[in-house]
Amino acid sequence: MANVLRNSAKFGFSGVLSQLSIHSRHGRECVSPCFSLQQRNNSTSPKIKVDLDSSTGVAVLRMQSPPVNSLSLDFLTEFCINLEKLEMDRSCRGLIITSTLSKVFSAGLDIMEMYGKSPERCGEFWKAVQEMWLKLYGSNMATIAAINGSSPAGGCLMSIGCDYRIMVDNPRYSIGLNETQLGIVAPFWFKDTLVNTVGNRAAELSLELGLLYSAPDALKIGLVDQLVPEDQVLSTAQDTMSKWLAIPDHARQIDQCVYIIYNTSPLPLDHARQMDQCVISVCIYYI
Ligand SMILES: CCCCCCCCCCC/C=C/C(=O)SCCNC(=O)CCNC(=O)[C@H](O)C(C)(C)COP(=O)(O)OP(=O)(O)OC[C@H]1O[C@@H](n2cnc3c(N)ncnc32)[C@H](O)[C@@H]1OP(=O)(O)O
Repeated sequence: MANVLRNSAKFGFSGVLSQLSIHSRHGRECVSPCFSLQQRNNSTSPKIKVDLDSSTGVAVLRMQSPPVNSLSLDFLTEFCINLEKLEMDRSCRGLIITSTLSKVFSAGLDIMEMYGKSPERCGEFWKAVQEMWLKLYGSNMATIAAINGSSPAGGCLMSIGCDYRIMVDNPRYSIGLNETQLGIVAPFWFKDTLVNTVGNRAAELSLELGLLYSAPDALKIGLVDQLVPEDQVLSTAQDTMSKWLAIPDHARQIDQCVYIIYNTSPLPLDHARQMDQCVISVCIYYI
């Protein structure tokens, strides 16, 4: 996938380059004058709510799909559309992702999407999962996950697809790529993203044993960057975001791009898709 990521390298770099030459996100002076006053651009859709504060350039994306914000095809489609809109909005430089549900950030991929569906539907679903990750991990915005509940499997992928993770300091909330415990296997690009977050050995143990970490343990291995009390998760994310946005966007973006290119498996896109297919087929065989 990292020629998924070489591709993302392509869109990343060209994105960065076009930003440098056409419309740097950094500096209020580059923002259209009609956005110079504090302005909220709100959009509400059934599963996701986005509030963009154009005066700070920070959007808060709230996942609001009860009971557990599972990543169904509909959810992922909405998520990607919202991300794309924000990505194209020059007044938006930072994105905070959080949940409106108590106790759950996201339960990961919707299990019902993986059961008894046609091959076409499965293909569409899987493409949407890949798309979500590509859009998030390759985003030009600074991204922070404000993890205010449990975040297993695909929920963890979404979190580690962000630049920074702040989790509520509650030992009952857990996070991790627990796929093997379910008898399925995390695709290699989940692995790459985890390795880039916690390092090789921790990722190896974590993936093979399908470990779910309590919030304090997740901090210990670097799976999250900071723990805060429940009522401070969003304000801390906002404060942290202002530090990220103090860095010129082009410098942060190029740095991130170089990091991703040198730290992900060098496979062509087709090969990556085939590998996903192979993993999925083997999982289906054993389920
Ligand atoms: C395309 C073909 C696929 C082929 C197969 C191979 C695929 C390989 C891919 C590998 C990558 C997979 C990534 C994933 O993300 S798999 C999903 C893994 N998710 C989990 O293991 C989370 C399971 N859920 C929980 O642990 C808990 O629900 C949670 C801690 C999140 C919340 O606990 P809480 O006690 O608050 O809530 P409940 O457990 O009572 O759940 C409430 C209701 O929500 C339903 N639920 C839970 N999780 C999911 C889910 N992932 N998808 C859909 N629905 C979910 C649960 O059943 C309850 O429903 P009911 O109230 O109706 O009983």
